[in-house]
Amino acid sequence: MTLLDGKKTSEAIQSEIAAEVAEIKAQGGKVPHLAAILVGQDGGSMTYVNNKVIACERVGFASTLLHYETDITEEELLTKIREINEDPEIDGLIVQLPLPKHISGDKVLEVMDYKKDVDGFHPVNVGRMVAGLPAYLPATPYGIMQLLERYHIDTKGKHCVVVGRSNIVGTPISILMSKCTIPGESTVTICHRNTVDLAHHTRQADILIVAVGRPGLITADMVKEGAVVIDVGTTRVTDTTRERGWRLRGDVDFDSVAPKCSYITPVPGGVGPLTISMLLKNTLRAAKKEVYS
Ligand SMILES: NC(=O)C1=CN([C@@H]2O[C@H](COP(=O)(O)OP(=O)(O)OC[C@H]3O[C@@H](n4cnc5c(N)ncnc54)[C@H](OP(=O)(O)O)[C@@H]3O)[C@@H](O)[C@H]2O)C=CC1
Ligand SMILES: Nc1nc(=O)c2c([nH]1)NC[C@@H]1CN(c3ccc(C(=O)N[C@@H](CCC(=O)O)C(=O)O)cc3)C=[N+]21
Ligand SMILES: [Mg+2]
Repeated sequence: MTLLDGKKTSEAIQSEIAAEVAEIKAQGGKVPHLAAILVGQDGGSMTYVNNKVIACERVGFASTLLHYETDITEEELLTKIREINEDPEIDGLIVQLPLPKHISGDKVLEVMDYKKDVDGFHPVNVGRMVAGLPAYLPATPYGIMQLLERYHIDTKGKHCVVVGRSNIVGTPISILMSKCTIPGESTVTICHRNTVDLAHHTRQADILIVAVGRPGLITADMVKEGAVVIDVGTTRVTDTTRERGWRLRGDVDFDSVAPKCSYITPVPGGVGPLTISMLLKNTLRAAKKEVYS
C-alpha cells in the first residue's frame, strides 16, 4: 500500500509556482493577484480562505480577502463582484461556498467574469471542460488528476467509481476521468444518494473516488483488493483529545480500508492541500492569460 502524499505533492507544485513567480518578477511582469470573498463566519470557510491567503503569500502572489457580514445583500455582493471584474489588478476571484441562503450562488456565477473564475464553477468554464476546450478546471478534481499523474497511476481502461455528484467535485471528476486524456480513459460510474446497493458498485472499482461528506461511509467490505482510493471528504468531528476540540475525518474508514489498497489518500494531508495548490495554479494561468486572452 502506497500513501498518496498530498502535502508533499502540493509542496512540489507550490515550489514550481513560486519559481515561475520569481521569474515573472525578475522580468518586471505582473504578479498574480487572487481575490477571495467570504460571507459570514462559518468556521470551516474561514480556515480554508485563510489557508488560501497564506499559500498566496508563500508563492509570492498578491491577495485580497474581502470579508462581509452575513447580512450583506445579494445586490451589494453582486456590485462588489462587478467592481472586481473591471479591476485589471485582480487576475482571479473566488467566492467561498457555502453562501447564506438569501444569496444565490448561481447569480454570483452569472455576474462573475468567467475569465477570472479560477474555481472553474462558471457555466462557461464547465461547458468548455466538458467539450475538452482550454478552461479553468475546478481545483479539487484538478488536484486529484495531479496526484494520479505524479504517482504514475494507470487509469486507462480502468473502472473508476465516483461517489457523490456535486458540481464542485463529483460531477467534474467523473467527466475528467472519462476523457481521452491521461490521466483519464477510464470507464466511469457515478453513485449518489439514490444509488441502489452502493457497495455493489464500489466493489467494482479499480479507482474509487469518494466525495460525500459522511465520515467512514466506505468500509473495507466495500473495496476491491488492490484498488486506488481517493478520499475527498473532510468533515469536522468532535475530538476532545485535541486542543481545538475537533479533527478532520474522511469518507473512507482509513484504518480498515488502507490495507486492501494499492494506493490511498489520507485525510488530512491528501486531496485538501492539492486543492489549494491547484487554485494557485489557476490564478497563475489567469495572470499569464494562458486560457483566455
Ligand atoms: N478536500 C477538498 O479539497 C475538498 C473537500 N470537500 C469535502 O468533500 C465532501 C463532499 O463535498 P461536496 O461535493 O461539496 O458535497 P455535497 O454535499 O455538495 O455533495 C455530496 C454528494 O454526496 C451524495 N451523497 C450523500 N449521501 C450519500 C450516500 N449515502 N451514498 C451515496 N452518495 C451520497 C449526494 O447525493 P445527492 O446529489 O443525491 O444529494 C451528493 O451528490 C465534503 O466532506 C466536503 O467537505 C469538498 C470540496 C473540496
Ligand atoms: N468557492 C469555493 N471553492 C472551494 O474550493 C471550496 C469552497 N468554496 N468551499 C468549501 C470547499 C472545501 N474545500 C477545501 C479546501 C482545502 C482543504 C484542505 O486544505 N484540507 C486540509 C486540512 C486543512 C485543515 O487542517 O483544516 C487537508 O485535508 O489536509 C479542505 C477543503 C474547498 N472548497
Ligand atoms: Mg456543496
